[in-house]
Parts: sequence; C-alpha cells; structure tokens
Amino acid sequence: MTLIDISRPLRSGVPTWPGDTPFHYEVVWSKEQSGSVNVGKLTMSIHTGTHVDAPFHFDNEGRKMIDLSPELYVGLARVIDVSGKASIGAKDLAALPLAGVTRLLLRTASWTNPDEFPAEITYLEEDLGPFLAEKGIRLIGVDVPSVDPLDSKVLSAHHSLHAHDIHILEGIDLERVAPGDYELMALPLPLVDSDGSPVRAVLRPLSATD
Ligand SMILES: N[C@@H](CC(=O)c1ccccc1NC=O)C(=O)O
Ligand SMILES: [Zn+2]
Ligand SMILES: [Zn+2]
Repeated sequence: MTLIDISRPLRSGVPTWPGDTPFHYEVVWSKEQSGSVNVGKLTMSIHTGTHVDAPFHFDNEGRKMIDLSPELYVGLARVIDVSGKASIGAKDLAALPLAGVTRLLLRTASWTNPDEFPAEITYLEEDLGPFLAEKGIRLIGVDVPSVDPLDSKVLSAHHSLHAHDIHILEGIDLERVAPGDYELMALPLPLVDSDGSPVRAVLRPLSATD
C-alpha cells in the first residue's frame, strides 16, 4: 500500500514545549536479563510530535481521549497550502472550494527547523471555528505544535474549534506533501484519562489502488 508518512519521528531529543517532559525510551528489561525479550519503557508528553488534542487539554470539563470517536481520524482529507502567512483566518480560506471536505490539513510551512521547537508559528484565528463548521469540517490538522500562538494562554483557536465540534490534529509533517485530496489515517490510542494522544499519521493518495 502506498502511504505517505506525515508523522514526526519520536526519538531522544525530539523538540518539546519548553519545560515539558522530555521524550525518553529505554529498554528496562533486556533480552539477556529476561532470557527471552527486550521490554521498553516510554516517557513523553502527549503534546510532543504528531498528536491529537482531546477537549480536556484546555477544558477541565472536556471529553477525554477515550470519549472521541476514532472515525474522526480516518477518512478523506484535503491538504491545502497556506504558507507565508502570520495567521490564518476565515478571510484566507473564503475563496477555496471546501464543499464536501470534512478533514482539512493546513500546510503552513512555518516550523522550519524540525530539530528545534519553533520560536514562532503560523496560528489560526478565532473566526475559523464558525467558518469551518459552516463548511462541514470536523477535523483540522496543522504542521505546527499548536493551532494557537505559542505564547497564548487564552487559546482562542482551540476553544473556538472545540465550540464548533472540530477536532484538532497537531504537529503533522507536510513538508513533502502536495496539496490535494487523500485518505488520512491518524488513530489515537485509547487512553482513558488523557488530554490527547500521540498518533501515527499517514496519507494514502486517492489514486493508489494497492
Ligand atoms: N496547546 C498546546 C500545548 C501547550 O500549550 C502546552 C503543552 C505542553 C506544555 C505546556 C503547554 N502550554 C503552556 O502554556 C497543544 O495543544 O499542543
Ligand atoms: Zn496538543
Ligand atoms: Zn493544541
């Protein structure tokens, strides 16, 4: 099957939010010790690399990861290029044909060095919640660590999207992806109490028959 991997590799030193839990993997029970298998242990923040947010991330009363339907994260998605802008609002998407699109992935190209946490990113404006909902969009994906400005505490875009039942996929890598329509697969883990989940996000070109 032809798949384009749009996930950021998870390895020691992968950029995290300043002050957040560093990514760490280690074998805690080696094949020599156990006599049969290597057994790993993983420590990481939910918001490192390619991940989805659950509403509980920014709303104490919000739904947790287990409460969100996996169906949102699999299906037809449109990739559009919105690079070169400081922010994206309804005015920037108004001229685009979005009829029938339920998952929209924005290529901002504003995370220029994937080995470092960005200093500044293209962020989403508050008016995208109502605008995208009116178009029938249920999931928005971005190639940056957040849909809001990195220093935002009010998280207007997160709240506006959530208020309109639009789910959030962050940290995808669209560097080598051409704009167009694909099948997205970005399933979160069934984490019962979690504010989100890391995902392996892939795109399948619609023309692929294998
Ligand atoms: N809103 C961001 C995460 C975020 O804001 C954050 C993640 C980890 C540690 C601190 C964070 N924000 C601090 O103000 C996100 O949705 O991934
Ligand atoms: Zn997040
Ligand atoms: Zn977020």
